[in-house]
Order: sequence, then structure tokens, then C-alpha cells
Amino acid sequence: MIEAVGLTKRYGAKTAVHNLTFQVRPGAVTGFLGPNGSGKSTTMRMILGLDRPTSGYVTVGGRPFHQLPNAPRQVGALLDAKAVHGGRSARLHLLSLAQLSGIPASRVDEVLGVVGLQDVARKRSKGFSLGMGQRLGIAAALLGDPQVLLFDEPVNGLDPEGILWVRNLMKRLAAEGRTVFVSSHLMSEMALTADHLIVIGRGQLMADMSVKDFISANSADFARVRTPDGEPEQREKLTAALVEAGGRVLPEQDGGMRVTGLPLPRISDVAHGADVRLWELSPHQASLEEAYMRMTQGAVDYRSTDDQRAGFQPPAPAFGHQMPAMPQMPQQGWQETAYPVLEGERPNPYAQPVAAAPAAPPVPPSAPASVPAPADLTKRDSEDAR
Ligand SMILES: Nc1ncnc2c1ncn2[C@@H]1O[C@H](COP(=O)(O)OP(=O)(O)OP(=O)(O)O)[C@@H](O)[C@H]1O
Repeated sequence: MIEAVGLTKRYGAKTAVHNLTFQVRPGAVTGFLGPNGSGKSTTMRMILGLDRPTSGYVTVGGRPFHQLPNAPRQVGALLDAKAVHGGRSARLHLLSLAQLSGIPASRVDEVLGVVGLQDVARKRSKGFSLGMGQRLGIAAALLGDPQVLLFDEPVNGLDPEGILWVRNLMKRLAAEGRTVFVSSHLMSEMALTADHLIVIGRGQLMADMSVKDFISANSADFARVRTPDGEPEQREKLTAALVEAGGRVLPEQDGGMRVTGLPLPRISDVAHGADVRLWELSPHQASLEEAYMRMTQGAVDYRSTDDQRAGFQPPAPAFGHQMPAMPQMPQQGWQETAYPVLEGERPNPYAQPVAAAPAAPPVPPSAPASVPAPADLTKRDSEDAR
């Protein structure tokens, strides 16, 4: 188990990590999430004794890293896959690491097989692709057969087959009872790999909970409703009836609607009462990515200027629906956020108090199907590009 208590790291005036307290338990994959520059690598370096905390402490198996007897056999880590002597072959690189820790040479060939590098084991690593370098870094982490494993963005540069392999490897390591702590910016991957999440923003703890709880705490469930294509009057009639029944309706890009505030059977009854046929009525829960974006939107330090111009406008209100007020972004130039806080959601701890948001123009009942559609919430420039 990894345990951090009041962990803080300052570099001069910059506080990289502030008062982090969390535990990473064995037998599960724990995802470590946070926007660029939020302090994930700094935290991992402190766990590994590569950086000294300014205050607080972190232990592995109850001891600070430096006090672990034969640490490489207890803790394995992939921090920077490029930190390899490029003139050495993969095998020689691993052999030298093994010799330093008293690990038998036979284990080197074993881990080369595990990561699929056996055929290039004698090639110099400077000729390796990004993905091969990641595999070599993972091999080094596994070398001592440790109980605790830390991976900083392990799928970086891997092809889909490699990503699947890493996912299965993490799960297998956790199923063997090991502690697996893994950072990533790939939310779809984390949703499939992690059991538990620790989310930080600007060095501070934002969430420490299961993936399931994280999604439900940071997203509002909604119903997707679609009326027959080519019959816009049906859609308008249903929108009016749903709003009258107390629902909130947001148009979707494909002509469907996102309805909140009414349970599914009630939506069905309202449609029946309004004599509107339905082509779709389905329950929806946000993705991990959407939930993550909602939570961290105020803690993002680096954002493309393009975000303001395209793709990051909040969904347009439908007839009769008043959009919830937008929390104001702390970043200069930001007036609106992509993720309004919806009813039933936990407010974003990083969002500033609501400031006067520009009033959205009302959409008349006869608005054509070209009502501005909600942005594609799954696309971000802040996806890790490294
Ligand atoms: N050695 C250092 N000296 C000064 N500042 C540093 C140092 N290391 C990290 N920082 C700063 O601390 C903050 C946290 O950096 P860190 O690399 O831990 O973030 P991260 O969450 O790993 O980011 P990313 O997702 O981009 O990898 C950043 O503002 C960074 O500039």
C-alpha cells in the first residue's frame, strides 16, 4: 500500500503538490488523474524518493522509500521511458538494472518475453519506437517482481494492441494482489482499466473514489429521447409537453433530445399524452471523460485559444428551458464553460462563484432543426499529446 499524508512539494514560489492525503490499496488498479501540470509526476517522484517533500510524508508498505530494504524488489516504476542509455541493447539495459539489485539474469529474459521485446532484445534501444521504449520501461518496472507498481502514462505511444496489452497487464497485476498506481490522460482507457481514482487539480486532492462513484458524483444522468426524423413538429410538441411537466430539454446534434428532471416512465407518459411517437427513449450516464472534464474544468492550466472559438460552447437551450448559469472560468478570456453544473451535481470545487453569464437567446418553438447543437464533449485539445 502507498500512503501519503499531508504531502506537499514547493519549488521556490511554485507549489506543485499541496497537502495530499490518500491511500493506494493493493488488489486494485488506482488511476491517478489530473490536468497537465497538476502534480502527478511530482507526487510519483516523492513516492519513489526522487524528490523530498517540503512537508508531509509518503510511505510504501509503511516505510519511506529510502528505508525499504531492497527497494527495487518491492517497488517498480515507469516514470520516463526515455531515461535509458540509448547505446545499450534492451537486454543489457535490463541486465545492468538487475545486477544492481541482485536480480538473476534469467528474470531479464522473462520480462523481455512478458513485454514482447524478446526479438529485439539485442538491438540498441536508441533505435526503438516510442511504443517499444514504453515496453522496455514497463519491463524495467516488472524486473524485481515488485508488490507495488507505479506507471506514469504507460500507454503513451502504444498502438491499440499495445494499449490493450497494458490494460490486461495492469488488471492482472492487481488481480495478483499488487498495488498498481497508474497515471493517464486517456479517460476512455482509465474507465476500462482502473477500479479506483485519485484526481488532483493544481496539486490538491479533488476526488478519491471508485470509478463508478466518480462518474455518478460528477455527472447528471439523462434520458435520450428521439421523435421520428423529418417530423419536427412532433419534436416541438414533445419539448413543450416535457418542459410543462417540469423537465429540462437540450437538443442533441443528431436531432435527439437530452432530457433531465423526469424519470423515463414519466417521459413515456408525457409523450403518450401529447400523442407523440418515440423512436428512442434510453437512460444515459456520462462517460468518465465527461465526468472528469466537469470536475477539472476549473483546474486546467493550459488551454488552447481555439477552445473559445469552436467546439466548447455549452449546449443551446431548447424552447422553454432556462440554461443553468455558467460558472466562470478563472482563466483569462474564458466566460463560459463546456460543462454547466446541472441539477443534482456536486459543484466543481474549482469553479468560481457564478458571475453574470451572457444570456442565451431564446429559441422560438418554431426553431428549425438547425438549432445550435451541443458541442462534441468528447474532444479536447488538452488530451495528452506527448
Ligand atoms: N523541478 C521542478 N522545478 C520547478 N517546478 C517544477 C519542477 N517539477 C515540476 N514543477 C512544476 O510543478 C507543477 C506540477 O508538475 P508535474 O510534472 O508534477 O505535473 P503533472 O501532473 O505530472 O503534469 P503532466 O500531466 O503534464 O505530466 C508544474 O507546474 C511544474 O511546472
